[in-house]
Amino acid sequence: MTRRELVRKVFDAEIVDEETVAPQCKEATAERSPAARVIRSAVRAVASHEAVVRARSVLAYRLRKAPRDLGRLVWFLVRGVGRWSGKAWRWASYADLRADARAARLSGDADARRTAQELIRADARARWAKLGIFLRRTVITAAVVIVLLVLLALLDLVADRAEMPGWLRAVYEVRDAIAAGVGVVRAWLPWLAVVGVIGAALWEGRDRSPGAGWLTRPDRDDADSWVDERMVSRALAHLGIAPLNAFLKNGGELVYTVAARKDGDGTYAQVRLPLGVTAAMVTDRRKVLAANLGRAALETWPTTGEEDGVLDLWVADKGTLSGGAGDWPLLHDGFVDVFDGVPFGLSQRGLVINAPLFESNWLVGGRPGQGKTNVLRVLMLGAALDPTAELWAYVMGESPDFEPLAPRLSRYRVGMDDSVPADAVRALEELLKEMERRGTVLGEQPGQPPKVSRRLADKPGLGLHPLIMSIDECHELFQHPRYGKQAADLAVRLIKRGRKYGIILLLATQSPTKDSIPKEITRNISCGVAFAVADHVANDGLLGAGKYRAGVRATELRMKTDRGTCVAVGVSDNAFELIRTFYVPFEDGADMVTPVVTRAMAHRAEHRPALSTHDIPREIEAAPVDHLADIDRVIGGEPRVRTQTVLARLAGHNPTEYEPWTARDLRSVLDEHGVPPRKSDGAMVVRADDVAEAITRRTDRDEAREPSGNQGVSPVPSLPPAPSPDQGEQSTGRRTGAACDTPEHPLEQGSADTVSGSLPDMDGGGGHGD
Ligand SMILES: Nc1ncnc2c1ncn2[C@@H]1O[C@H](COP(=O)(O)OP(=O)(O)OP(=O)(O)O)[C@@H](O)[C@H]1O
Repeated sequence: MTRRELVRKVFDAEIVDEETVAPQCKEATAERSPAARVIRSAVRAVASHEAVVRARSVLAYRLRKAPRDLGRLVWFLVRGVGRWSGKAWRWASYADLRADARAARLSGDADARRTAQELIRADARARWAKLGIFLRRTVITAAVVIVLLVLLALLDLVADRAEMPGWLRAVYEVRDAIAAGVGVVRAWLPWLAVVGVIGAALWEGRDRSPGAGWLTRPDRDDADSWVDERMVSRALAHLGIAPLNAFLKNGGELVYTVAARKDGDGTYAQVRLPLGVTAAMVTDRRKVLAANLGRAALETWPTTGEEDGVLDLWVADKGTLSGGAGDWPLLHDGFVDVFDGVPFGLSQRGLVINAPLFESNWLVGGRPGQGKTNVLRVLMLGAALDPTAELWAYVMGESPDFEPLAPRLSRYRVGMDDSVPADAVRALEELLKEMERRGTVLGEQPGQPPKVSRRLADKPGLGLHPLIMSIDECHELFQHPRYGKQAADLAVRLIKRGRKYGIILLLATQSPTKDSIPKEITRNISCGVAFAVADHVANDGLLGAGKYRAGVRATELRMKTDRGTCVAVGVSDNAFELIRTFYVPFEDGADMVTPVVTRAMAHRAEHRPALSTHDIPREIEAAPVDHLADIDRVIGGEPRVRTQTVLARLAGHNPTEYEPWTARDLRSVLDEHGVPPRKSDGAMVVRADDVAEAITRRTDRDEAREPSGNQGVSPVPSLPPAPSPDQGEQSTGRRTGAACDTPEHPLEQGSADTVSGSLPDMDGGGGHGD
């Protein structure tokens, strides 16, 4: 063992006695006397007053700029005198008219030339005539004034002022005051004249580009990084846009329909562009504009305004966009009304964006790992805090992202096998039927309201509560060889018509191309969210056609660096928002989602008494498995398929339901529907025609049973209560155990004892809780 040597610390100090300390203490006490304290706090209060702070920073700013301002003033003076000289010369030499005459001569237009020469002569005559009139009026006015003054002087000599009438005395007083004023001013007159001339020359020579620098109010520390109209004009003048350059070169001034003003964490201005220039020309040169303004491209957002000739420009304060959005406002407390929206991020202006959910469908996209799933989860998590919302989640891949939400999800499927898209399609079908039912219910309400409202959503037994279905990695569904087309058709119909009925689709994808997401979806979606995307195709696929051209570009977002930041349209009244999304972690052992879900569940349970007075709207039950339809689906149009193959395909399609099936089970279902046993090449087969006929027979039979005039779909309570495939045990395509184990979860029920007309039981004691 090594021996360590102890080294003692040495302190450098001095020994003090009472005599040394006493005077210091006294000073300190004097300083801390009440009067001193009052004065000091008053000074501090004044110094911290907003107006004083602003005045101080303005003063500091002006002092910093003083040398440059002085140089500018001298230049204005010289330029003013130059402009006067030019004007005087043009006036004296009829330069404008002569130029017209010269142009007419060059173009061989004799008439125009004669007219211009006559105008010069007429103008010359008019000038002399005007001069004569002016001189005559001056002489007459001077003569009248002199006569009046002489008369007043004479009268003053002969009469006593005290005996004069009041009005005459007032006239004398005015005369004396004017005389005294002239006496005083006469001494200053030369100086005043000089100052006046200099002021006028400065004014004449001023910079005519809008937004004079000294009118800006530098009340921020980063005064040098400000953007004002002058900077914007200068930046625009150096974009290399020929018509704009010509306009500015000829002395044109840009019109600022909205002067540069602070807007959130940046500056906003709106410019009406001159003839021949469109906002798209500017947005195409965004990078140069950003460089001209001393900003990163991501911080510079030129977009087309209400018209093509109007440029909306928002420029971020330097570096403000690099900070995150901070904590989700509902992380620790608070609840949501889906009709008011869910907070999901901070806009470029630093405002919380409340994502509209009601009457909206969402398409979220971007490159991998940029924050799409997080957005979907935050939206679902927010909706979970509305006790009336019913939530369904489908994840087309193996991912635990929605796992903590499971207790609050009424339907939850996750996985990569075919059963997940199959269930998603079934869910979409059911939503479509539900949409029709809701349409019928709305039509029966007094006044036939056009859409679901909060009041209607809360109304007893109507079943018009918000119903939100999210599909993560939805391209996997829409590109699925078997279910893709059907899923796309159903989703399009829902997106087009479901909004009014409180049915909301949230879609997220890595791959927003025209092959992966049906065009009709991208066209009809109301809220588009784009994280970093590779090109303008993906950009416009998510945000809408023409957005890239208009300058709304998620292509500017950088992978990784701008993770969590997205460009969104339709989420506010603005043309677009650059949003730093809130992040609710669920990774690497950190789980802040579960506490929110627990709170949501407790809130739902807590509100049961209050809600029960309104009769909580019933959630949709999962439809029963339709064996015949499933057999038809797995046959997939082939003329005949071997029985063993049908069984294997059924097991792949819905393992929960069909994995235990044997050939006998299949035979009994086929027998039940009158499908005869067939043999082909020595093997038992199922013929597509036989199954199709059986389905037709069944449909005819069902229709014959229904009373005539039956409109639409049966209301929810009469839906068959048998369990759906996603209600049982899970194999490959799984619904998490959490969802199944939760007593409140409706999926756990779903047996025939789920009585139609009974209320959802929030305690999980039976009925339709969630
Ligand atoms: N708003 C955010 N703020 C900070 N970090 C975030 C934010 N959103 C996402 N992230 C980070 O990015 C990672 C990926 O997020 P997420 O899984 O939501 O991305 P994704 O786009 O859905 O990815 P994939 O395409 O692979 O599914 C998260 O694990 C998290 O670390």
